[in-house]
Amino acid sequence: MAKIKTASESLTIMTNIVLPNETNSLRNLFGGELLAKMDRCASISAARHCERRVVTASVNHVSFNHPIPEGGVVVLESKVSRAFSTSMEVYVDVWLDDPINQKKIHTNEGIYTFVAVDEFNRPIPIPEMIPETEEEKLRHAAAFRRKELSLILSGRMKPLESVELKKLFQEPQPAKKDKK
Ligand SMILES: CCCCCCCCCCCCCCCC(=O)SCCNC(=O)CCNC(=O)[C@H](O)C(C)(C)COP(=O)(O)OP(=O)(O)OC[C@H]1O[C@@H](n2cnc3c(N)ncnc32)[C@H](O)[C@@H]1OP(=O)(O)O
Repeated sequence: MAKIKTASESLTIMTNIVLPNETNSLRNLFGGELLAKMDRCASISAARHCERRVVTASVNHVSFNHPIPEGGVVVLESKVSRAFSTSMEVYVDVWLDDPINQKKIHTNEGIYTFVAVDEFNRPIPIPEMIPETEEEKLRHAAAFRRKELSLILSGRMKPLESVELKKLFQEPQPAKKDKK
């Protein structure tokens, strides 16, 4: 297995049309249906990265910025944004594609954590991930903070044990004066 992979090697794109049985009473795509689609897309990215079985460990963030109407063409794009030891963060971007007017609206994004597991569901090491584009580098840089926040929210880490996250809340230290 390659020890280092790029983000683009995990790129997964899923295109669907929204059917009536997936909509809410406003005839827009039901949020839970979208979450399931995002989880499927992200899990394939995670499995592509580590070439192993993966499980969803947490859904760290999901935003619903724009409704997706019945009959709409929904495009999901996911990539691993950072690989840790056995876990990895996967970013999912969702677009409403209007092929007739050639418009694409960014409707949602979601950030998931997956863990690679062996046949006994024990976490196993995964390859490193190298970001290449500017967006991949930004997402990679912020992923450690998000991991810490997710671990704190799930009760797996005490806030004072965090490294990167704690820095955000620390008062800037006054500049030291030169001694005469
Ligand atoms: C071959 C290629 C083909 C490609 C094409 C095929 C595609 C084929 C795709 C099929 C894809 C199926 C995808 C199913 C997706 C579900 O639906 S899975 C179902 C829902 N999820 C579950 O049931 C998981 C249940 N939970 C568990 O099994 C265990 O809690 C876990 C997640 C394995 C963790 O186990 P644990 O013993 O607590 O492990 P622990 O060592 O404490 O933590 C392991 C890592 O997870 C991290 N972690 C744990 N919890 C969290 C959290 N809440 N937040 C952040 N990180 C966390 C830890 O920090 C640690 O990270 P590292 O520092 O090692 O990187």
